[in-house]
Amino acid sequence: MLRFEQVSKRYADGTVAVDDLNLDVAEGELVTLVGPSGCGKTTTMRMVNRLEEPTAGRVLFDGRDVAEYDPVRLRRRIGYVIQQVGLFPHRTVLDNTATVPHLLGWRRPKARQRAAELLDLVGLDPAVYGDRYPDQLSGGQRQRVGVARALAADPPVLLMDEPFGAVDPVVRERLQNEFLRLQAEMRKTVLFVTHDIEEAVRLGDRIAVYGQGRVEQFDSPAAVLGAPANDYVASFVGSDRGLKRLSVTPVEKGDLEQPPVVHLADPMERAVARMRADGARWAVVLDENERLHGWVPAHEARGGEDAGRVARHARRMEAWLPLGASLKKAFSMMLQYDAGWIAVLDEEDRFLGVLTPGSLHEALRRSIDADAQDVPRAEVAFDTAEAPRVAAD
Ligand SMILES: Nc1ncnc2c1ncn2[C@@H]1O[C@H](COP(=O)(O)OP(=O)(O)OP(=O)(O)O)[C@@H](O)[C@H]1O
Repeated sequence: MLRFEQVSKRYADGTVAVDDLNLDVAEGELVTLVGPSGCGKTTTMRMVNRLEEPTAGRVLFDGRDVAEYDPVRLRRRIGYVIQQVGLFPHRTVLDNTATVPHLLGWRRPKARQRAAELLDLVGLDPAVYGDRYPDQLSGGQRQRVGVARALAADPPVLLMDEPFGAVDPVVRERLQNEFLRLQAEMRKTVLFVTHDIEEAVRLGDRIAVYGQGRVEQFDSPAAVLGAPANDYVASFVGSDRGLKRLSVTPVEKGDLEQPPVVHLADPMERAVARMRADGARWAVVLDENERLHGWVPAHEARGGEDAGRVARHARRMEAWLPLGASLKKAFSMMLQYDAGWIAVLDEEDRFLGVLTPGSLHEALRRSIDADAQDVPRAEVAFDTAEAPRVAAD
């Protein structure tokens, strides 16, 4: 959808902001450009909507050189969100959002209706916020209006230049999550500039790590964190990249351990026998609908005729994760619930297995090896530790 071919930009004073850039962004892909201040990210972006012209090479939009487009028309097909949102102070939120539909000649009621839908989409109730003026909004709300406005004409491409840079970290994370949710529905082609590697990793399908005017690595977040292309990238992503990687590595079926599974209605005696046979100190307990109920420890009752049913001994375990959740989420849940394991469920809430600190660590290592060997994670052979036993309660 977007392609940079040997693009360079030298400003009049001789500054080379972008140096022989080659980059392609597929339709529906979100690419983050990340790098230190002054490395050429913004210049890269502004060459797409022709706020800057390259001094060499060309930028293609939908297969055509942007230089061939009328700049005004081009910009209507490319949404642009910047940090200093640039809302018109004397226009209401609704009118600000309707700016581009107006420019496109839509009738006023239609433009305002579209604006109201978009405000809703970005989490601002148009009935509450539509008639306010920008200075009556919080920073986070202004950023939302900026995103709504950029989406108003439903452009296929969005350029976002540090759109969440000016808000505090909590609001920022919320805006990021909302944007990810929106993007999952809209599948726009997005170029997203940030100087924050965490943000780049969370949002990007791929990340372009900029050095001075050049892209040092262009790859998936997991690959950038797991196998930095050179020392520059390694130092930019930081020594805690293993930890950062947790947030981009999903839980897969092959990561899960299979403790014994018993049901609430089972006789406890039989359940204890199962656990003994497996050498396990506890079992997962499911209810009559095969839904997760919790767990039962083996030491609780030695079994025997008078032990009754599992239901009498079972304990609730509320925490669970869907398959595909990040390892980071699994880890933080283990800490939050002070739990030695977390159940993982499929889309229909069926129990699939558990993740323990041991299997989580193993999954992380396997995903790093998988990238290094360029094979799926499930195919990575492990040479050191055996699969750890399910942790004790
Ligand atoms: N109009 C201009 N004239 C001359 N030099 C410029 C101009 N605009 C940008 N530059 C220089 O080009 C280089 C790249 O700037 P650019 O704004 O693209 O970087 P950036 O990575 O977006 O930085 P930041 O994260 O600080 O916004 C910088 O050295 C900057 O000073």
